[in-house]
Amino acid sequence: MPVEPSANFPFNNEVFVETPYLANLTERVMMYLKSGFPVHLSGPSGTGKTSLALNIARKLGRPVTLIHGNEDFMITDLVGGNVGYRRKKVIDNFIHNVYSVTESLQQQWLDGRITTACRNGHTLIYDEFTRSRPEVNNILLSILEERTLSLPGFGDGGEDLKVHPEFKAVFTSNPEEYAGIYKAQIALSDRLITIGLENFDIETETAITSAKSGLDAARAEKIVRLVRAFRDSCGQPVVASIRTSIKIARVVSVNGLPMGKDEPAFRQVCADVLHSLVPGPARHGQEKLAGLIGEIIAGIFN
Ligand SMILES: Nc1ncnc2c1ncn2[C@@H]1O[C@H](COP(=O)(O)OP(=O)(O)OP(=O)(O)O)[C@@H](O)[C@H]1O
Repeated sequence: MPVEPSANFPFNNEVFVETPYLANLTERVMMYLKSGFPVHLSGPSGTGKTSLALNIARKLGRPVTLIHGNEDFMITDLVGGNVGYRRKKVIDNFIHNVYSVTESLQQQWLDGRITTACRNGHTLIYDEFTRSRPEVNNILLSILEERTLSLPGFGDGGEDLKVHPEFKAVFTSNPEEYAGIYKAQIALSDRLITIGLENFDIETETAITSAKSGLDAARAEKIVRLVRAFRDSCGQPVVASIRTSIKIARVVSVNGLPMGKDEPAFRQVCADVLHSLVPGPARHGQEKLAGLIGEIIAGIFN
C-alpha cells in the first residue's frame, strides 16, 4: 500500500511518513500523554525515536522544547538561574529643597529550558536523556509527579512553580549505546511509560526509505530487505537501521545507479555502507563479510 508523507516535523520541516504501524504507535503514545503520563521511547540508534517524538509533538499542537541530553548539563542549564542584579534608583525632588534618593538591588532570574516549558505548557522532548547525569535529571521527579517545580533561587524569595496543565513530556533513549550514557534512576523510570521500539515493520521502513531517498517503493523495499538480511545474518550485533537503508537508497538515487547482482557500483556501495556498521576488530573478517553481502544481494536480485 503506498503511504503518503503526512506532515512536516517541527524544527526541520522534514516530511513524516505515517504508516498503519506508526499510526498505531502514535495513538498509543497520545493516549498515555493525554492521561497525564510522560512517555519514554527506548530503542536502538536510527529506529526513528526522535522522528516519532517530533511528530507526536506536532500533533499535540503546543510549542515544543527540544533538549538533547548531555553529560555536561548542570541543573541551572535546565532550570535557570540568577544572571545578575537589577539596580533600581528612585530620585524624589518633588519639593525643590528636598532631595531624596532610594536605591535597591534585585536579583535577575533567567528561566532555563525546562522551566520555560513548564511555565508555558510546552511539549518537552528530552532526546537521549540518559546522556545527562541522573542527579541533574532529578529535577524532573517533582515536575512529573507533583507537577511543581521548586525554584529556590528565583528572585529574592524563590518560587514554587505550578506546572502548566498542557505541559507534556516525551523522552527518548538508546539502551544499546555503550559509551557516554547513565542508567536512568529507578524513581524516574517509574514515572514514565516506556515503549520499546525495535525496528519498524517492512512496509514502514520501505515507505520511509523511499520518501527520504526519492527511490520508488519497489527498489526501496529491496534495499530494506538487504539491510535486514545483513543484520540477521552477519553474526554480530550491528546497528543496521532505517538510517542504513536511507544511506544506500540515497546514494543510488542521487547518482542514478542501476541496482542488481551484476552491478559493480551498487555492490560496492552496499559493501561500503554495510562494512562500516561492523566494529573495528571484527573487520578482520572482511572477505567473509564481502562474501555474505554478495550472497544476500544475489538472493534478493535473483
Ligand atoms: N516516520 C518517519 N518519517 C520520515 N523519516 C523518518 C521517520 N522515522 C525515521 N525517519 C528517518 O530515519 C532516520 C533515523 O530516525 P531518527 O533520527 O528519528 O532515529 P533515532 O532512533 O532517534 O536515532 P538516534 O538514536 O541515533 O538519535 C532519520 O533520517 C529520520 O529522518
